[in-house]
Amino acid sequence: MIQFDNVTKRYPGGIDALKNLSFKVEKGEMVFLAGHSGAGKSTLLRLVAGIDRATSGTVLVNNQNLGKLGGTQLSFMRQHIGLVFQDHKILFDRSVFDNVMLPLDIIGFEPREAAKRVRAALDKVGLLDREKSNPIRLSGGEQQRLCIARAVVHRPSILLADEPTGNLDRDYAHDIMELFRSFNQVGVTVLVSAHDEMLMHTYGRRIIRLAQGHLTP
Ligand SMILES: Nc1ncnc2c1ncn2[C@@H]1O[C@H](COP(=O)(O)OP(=O)(O)OP(=O)(O)O)[C@@H](O)[C@H]1O
Repeated sequence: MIQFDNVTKRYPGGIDALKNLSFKVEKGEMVFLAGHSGAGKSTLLRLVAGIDRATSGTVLVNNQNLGKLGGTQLSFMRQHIGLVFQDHKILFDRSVFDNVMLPLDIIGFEPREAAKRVRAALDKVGLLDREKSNPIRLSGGEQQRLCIARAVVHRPSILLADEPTGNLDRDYAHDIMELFRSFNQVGVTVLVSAHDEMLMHTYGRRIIRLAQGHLTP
């Protein structure tokens, strides 16, 4: 489902954020990505999402070699991926409902079916009663839930989350992880990065550890 073979990512300026990295995440797995700040977690997730390209090596997602895909094929591939990234990009001039509707608008979804899906996603994350609110009125944790609803509304087969619990207290972080677990339980492949190893251990899932762009035990 996700496979890296000898992947290196070099940023302009000569920093190798990932160095000859190889690993595999099976379809339907939930895996954590751990490592200190600067270890390469965000870079890895950006490569899986097709936002950046590897400098060398092969990135396979859903059996497709991302290095060989053109722009249109890459956009199509992205429709199977849900992203919860650090730079929220919530639109504060639109309601909670409209924010979650956005990905379906872009795909050109039939409006009535789209509205049903938006409400189902909001219900799942516990924000259905806030659909008309402006996101500015949501707490940090609620905004994170909004981002998760927006990431899953198009029912992706892969869900990528970059430190979704970073600014949340332990209890709230658990609630968010439980949400990811519930998506995984219905078959979604989930890759989540986090700093807090104690939190990750609670879930008994595989942990991929990165240090300076390498895998570490
Ligand atoms: N756009 C960029 N241009 C140049 N260097 C970058 C860029 N993005 C990241 N880097 C560098 O690549 C390395 C890995 O960064 P990355 O953001 O992937 O780490 P991270 O593990 O996600 O860190 P954090 O937990 O702080 O988000 C760091 O040394 C970082 O400074």
